[in-house]
Amino acid sequence: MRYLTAGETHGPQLTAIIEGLPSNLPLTAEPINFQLARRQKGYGRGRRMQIEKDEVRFVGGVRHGFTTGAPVALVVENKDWKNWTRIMGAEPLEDGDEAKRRMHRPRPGHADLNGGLKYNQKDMRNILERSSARETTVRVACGAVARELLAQFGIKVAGQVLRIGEVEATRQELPIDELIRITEESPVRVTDKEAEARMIAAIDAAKEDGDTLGGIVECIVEGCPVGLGSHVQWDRKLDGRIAQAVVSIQAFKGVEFGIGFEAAKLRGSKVHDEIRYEAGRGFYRASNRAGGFEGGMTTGEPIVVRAVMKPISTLYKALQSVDIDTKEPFTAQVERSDTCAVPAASVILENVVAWEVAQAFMEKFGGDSLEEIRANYNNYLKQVEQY
Ligand SMILES: Cc1cc2nc3c(=O)[nH]c(=O)nc-3n(C[C@H](O)[C@H](O)[C@H](O)COP(=O)(O)O)c2cc1C
Ligand SMILES: C=C(O[C@@H]1CC(C(=O)O)=C[C@@H](OP(=O)(O)O)[C@H]1O)C(=O)O
Repeated sequence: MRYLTAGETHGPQLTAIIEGLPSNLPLTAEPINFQLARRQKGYGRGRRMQIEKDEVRFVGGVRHGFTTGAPVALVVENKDWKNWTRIMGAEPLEDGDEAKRRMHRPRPGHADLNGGLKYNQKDMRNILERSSARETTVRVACGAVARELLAQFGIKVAGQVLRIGEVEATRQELPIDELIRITEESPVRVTDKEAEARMIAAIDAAKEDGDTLGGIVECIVEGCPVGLGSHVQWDRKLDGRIAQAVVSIQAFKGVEFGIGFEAAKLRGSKVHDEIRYEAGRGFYRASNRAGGFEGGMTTGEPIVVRAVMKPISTLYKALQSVDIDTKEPFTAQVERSDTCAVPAASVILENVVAWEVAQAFMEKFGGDSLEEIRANYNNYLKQVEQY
């Protein structure tokens, strides 16, 4: 199973094509729109999120609420497009447009300068348009489709924010449904009310100063069978694939599983999860410090992935940069921007991880219809039970 995305942040729409979904999967716009709305909600976003109301439209592969086995094509329209038709080249420019059109002062921390040099573009808007995290709308939509497949097999995904700037939230071990319910009610997606207030204050203070904030987000996947991914080849290790996908999210700079970087400080006896067996339950772990993986394969314990997002690079109190025309120092060109996108990014993380898990699920149980996959899955569970 794979997908590709296309589209610019100020273009007419974002597009994705998903290849390899089975037939007979119930699929409507509703659960996809639910994930798109969650991505738009987090505290700290700029004016753009007030303009957009993201909704998916299936344009291939779905009939009467079920997949057919054909590629699923989906689009999400940009409501902001109508304000950019001349600048994006769909209509002739008018007086005064030219100055707004060309982007020639690269922002430190964004893709502008590297992309401009690499693609030989003197208008770095051609880079900005595609590097923008607007692209995550359709990545979330693809992840949301993957979640529908996972849900058929009782696999659930949740996410939370653990840090924004200096403010750390207390991490509670909660049943996954409760974690989903509590974080959904929080504008910064935390379970810790006291930290919530301080996070909101920190975002407001950064905004006041023309500055931005990053943070740490976590995703939990519960209900995976043992053995998704494989130890036999580097590119089949599912933790490795998740790491690649996570660091590919705009502004994500690091990833860890389970206790992650903490493991460096501890002795092996405090790191590894002891193996137990109980009749009826089968093999299980006494703890889950590994975050659900050993040997690139799921252990059957929850997958726990944490990731760091750097602060947004477009600062209203701009950093110094160099104008590509004059080669003179300049304070970087200010584009409209978010102050903090960490809560929104926790939703992106969930859906990106869900995609990778679903892809590994399809590789293991792959079939052309949902019924075929279910038969393969049940057969495997029986084999594991009898091991
Ligand atoms: C949800 C989300 C919203 C973002 N919003 C902005 C923004 O408003 N302004 C900005 O400069 N960067 C924003 N970014 C980050 C940039 O897209 C990112 O830093 C840029 O593409 C360069 O990629 P890199 O940081 O991964 O190296 C956002 C990222 C995410 C995930
Ligand atoms: C549009 C989204 O995020 C955008 C990501 C982004 C960036 O540089 O990554 C810059 C901003 O774009 P604009 O300049 O149009 O306001 C964000 O709003 C979105 O998340 O849907």
